[in-house]
Amino acid sequence: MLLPKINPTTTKAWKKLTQHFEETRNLKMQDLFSNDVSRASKKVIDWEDFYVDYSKNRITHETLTLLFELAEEVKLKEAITSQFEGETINETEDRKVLHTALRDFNNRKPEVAETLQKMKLFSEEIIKGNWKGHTGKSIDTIVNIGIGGSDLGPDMVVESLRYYRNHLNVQFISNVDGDHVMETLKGLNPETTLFIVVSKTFTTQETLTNANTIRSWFLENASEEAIAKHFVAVSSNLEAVKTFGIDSENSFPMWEWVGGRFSLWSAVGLSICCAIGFPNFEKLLQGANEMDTHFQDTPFSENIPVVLALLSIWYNNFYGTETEALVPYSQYLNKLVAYLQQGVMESNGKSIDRNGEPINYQTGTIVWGGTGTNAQHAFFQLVHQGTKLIPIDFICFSKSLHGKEDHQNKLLANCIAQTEALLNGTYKKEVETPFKVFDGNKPSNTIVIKKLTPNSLGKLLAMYEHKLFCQGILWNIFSFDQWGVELGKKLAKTTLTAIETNNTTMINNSSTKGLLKKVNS
Ligand SMILES: O=P(O)(O)OC[C@H]1O[C@H](O)[C@H](O)[C@@H](O)[C@@H]1O
Repeated sequence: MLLPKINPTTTKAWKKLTQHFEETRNLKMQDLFSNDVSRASKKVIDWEDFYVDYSKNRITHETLTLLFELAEEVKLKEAITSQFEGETINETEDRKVLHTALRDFNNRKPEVAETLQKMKLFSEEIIKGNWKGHTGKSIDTIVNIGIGGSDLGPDMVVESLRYYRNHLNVQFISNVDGDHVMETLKGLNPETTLFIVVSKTFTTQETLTNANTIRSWFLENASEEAIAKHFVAVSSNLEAVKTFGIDSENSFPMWEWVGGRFSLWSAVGLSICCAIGFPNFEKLLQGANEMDTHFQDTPFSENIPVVLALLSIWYNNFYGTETEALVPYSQYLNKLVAYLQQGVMESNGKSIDRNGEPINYQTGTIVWGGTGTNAQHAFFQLVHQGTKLIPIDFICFSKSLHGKEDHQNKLLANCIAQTEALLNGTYKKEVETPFKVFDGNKPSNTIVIKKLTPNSLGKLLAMYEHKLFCQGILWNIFSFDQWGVELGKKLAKTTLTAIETNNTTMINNSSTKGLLKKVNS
């Protein structure tokens, strides 16, 4: 079945939610907690090594009931089945959406199994030092050249799982900023460096420009034949890879049914395999697969991604909040926000519904944030005392990796204290000056994970993938295309010609003309 095409605002549940919102908008969470001592235990999902406390939200039992009704009415369950069964749910690109198949150990597609095996062998050769560069030296540095989904996922995972890394130095070049490229190359020895050019389409301007620059830099001291020992590629466009000069031995496929922002589980994760070893990469896939099973098989009331998605809809569409923050209390996760910004905002930043009609309600949330406790010393003032309502996901780990318990206790204390401070504020307390009043009543979810491992990271990432999927279904939008990035790419071509030829006659806009004259002067 293709996806249902139901405008959520026409459902019975939406109408009931609208009325329910009017009736409950002035409730204070502080009172909800004091009136019900067992509130927390009713709003917790305790699953494997995840403990998700969503009790600190502006919801009652009825709110949840109505949100679940909404999910039923828009046929969320059927939509989940359509995705996992490989229906062509990315209708505007006529593609299936099967990143979950990349981590399905029970029904592994032959092409996935074959590619994983190739990744395993390749990464083992590199890690063991058996893969030699053109002067006979082992590889000690990997550089991933890619952008967007071909960069953010691997970069984030390599950073998040730094504790599990081996001796290899792994770098990422994404921006077409030549200064960054040259700064990165500055410290590298071409004899011991391997470049992985990652691009699903293999047409992306930034990636091809960077790859060409780096190839020329490499060829300053090496011959064409040496390329085979220092350049590999990951792409679904293997013809273009060949034209670039990388032969099929050195290329790893990916497929149309894997969206760029969901591709770290594919050969796009080759730099991850090199950095943490294939067995750890498999554990990452395994964790994601466990979350996939949880998502498919668990009733909505206990289903982590579904509950998180519905809460987000409640704030976005009824309270009118525009953003949500993510605050992981682990410095390892400092690239998580940037990664999820692509996932969430590229997927759900849409204003045309699945019937092709303009939308008259809010869709995609703005995702932002940073790691705690740093964030507390940066933007928390606004969250506590500003005029905007910002729901937050707090993410923390019960155990540290290096066993520095004194630090971990402080980290956890800060995380948990913030959730309570946001909830309670100075409600019903004497405060000497209005400047020190905290209203409280600020919503948050707290996700406590036992320990940061490849498995738990896999679960966490899959959790957010499924959350954004549910939101897209509820908003009646197509989450798996990204037409919104095309116009800028097209205009950049004309603008580049104007800069290169120092000729602005083909530019109509007076501001753009002025800017071009300035940069060319
Ligand atoms: O992997 P590539 O084909 O080079 O694409 C890289 C990126 O390009 C565009 O920005 C798309 O919007 C992203 O979704 C994609 O991840």
